[in-house]
Amino acid sequence: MKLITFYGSRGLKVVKGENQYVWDYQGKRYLDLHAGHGVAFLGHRNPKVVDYLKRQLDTIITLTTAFDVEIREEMLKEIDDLKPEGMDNIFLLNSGTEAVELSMKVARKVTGRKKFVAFRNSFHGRTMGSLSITWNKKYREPFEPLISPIEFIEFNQLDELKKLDKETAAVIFEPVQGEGGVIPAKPEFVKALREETENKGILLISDEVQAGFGRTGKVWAYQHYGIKPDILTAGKAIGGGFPVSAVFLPDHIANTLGEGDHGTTYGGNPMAAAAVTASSKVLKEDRVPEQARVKGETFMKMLRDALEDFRSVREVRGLGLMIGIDLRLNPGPAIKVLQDSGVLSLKAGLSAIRFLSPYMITNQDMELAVDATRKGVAETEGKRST
Ligand SMILES: Cc1ncc(COP(=O)(O)O)c(C=O)c1O
Repeated sequence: MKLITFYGSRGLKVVKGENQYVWDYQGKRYLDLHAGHGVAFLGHRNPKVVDYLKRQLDTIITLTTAFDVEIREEMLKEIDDLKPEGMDNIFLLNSGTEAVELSMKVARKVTGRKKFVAFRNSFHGRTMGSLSITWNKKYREPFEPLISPIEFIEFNQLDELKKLDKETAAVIFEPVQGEGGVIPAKPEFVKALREETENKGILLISDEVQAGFGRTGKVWAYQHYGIKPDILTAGKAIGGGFPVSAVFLPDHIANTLGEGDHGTTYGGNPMAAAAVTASSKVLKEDRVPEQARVKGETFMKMLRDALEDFRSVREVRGLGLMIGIDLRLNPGPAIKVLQDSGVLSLKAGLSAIRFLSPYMITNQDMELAVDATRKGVAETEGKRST
């Protein structure tokens, strides 16, 4: 039997993960800044997440949301302190793309409009709806026709916002574009986007599947911008490694939805609720967003200082612990050198190395990553590291 993965093999057999590290079968340790596409932001096997999951295994594993169960009540209490402002309703799903799909359905139902606007370099998932609003043609074209109408506009360009019209149900944006190259939104752009959408009765969806849950230095990435979106999608980090995603909605939107508008067999299952409960506790108890902010600043400065003399390095950018090193070269070979040097990372866009570090990264880890990056970039440039 062969496993279909759709991802190129990294040639590494991993036998164990703990906190910010994984080990291969020969016992070699790797600093994991790939973190399962950013899922392991709270570390691999965070003890609180493991404890909650183990206890839940001994209680009940599966139960749809038509029935009540204590762990879901505990989850609602825990996440209440973390909810996006004004969003008192949460719907749980199993993956980021499912959360995006639901946000699109909600936008159509609430506004009665059909059109979606997304941005150049956006990534929102790979099922038919989320794929329709994902920028990269390579992902989209083999599967067309997708849903319509969709319009892509330039990210971070104020002029583009004139294109928003009253046919549009929602604009979906990533406060920090992840997959597309680790590109943070500019504050003046987000403010204008919020104003323009509000004026035209368009919903604003903040897709925080990658940026959300503390990674950028705030619980939610939109909070850097002094605005409030209408809908927020979350995933990856919120389950501490367990597959779970969420859509947050304010009352005035949630109240327009009724029985049968959506559904999911697994969404909100007791294990997922246990994972979100534990992850929320960790986020608060360890002041994770604050750690991500401080460590992200340190890490980014170290990278900028260490890489300033490389002509192939265009920019080191990011927010908190969501960091991209944009190169004038294909980053693939550098990512391989990093891996051989004991640091796992991933690509973003066509030209960036992306670090999605677990929040417990130490200064020593950062030094290791910086040295490995210098080596990777130097070898990719075809010269020796100095
Ligand atoms: C911003 C954003 N939205 C949606 C998704 C899709 O999430 P998933 O792969 O869990 O379906 C991703 C995944 O990388 C993402 O980064």
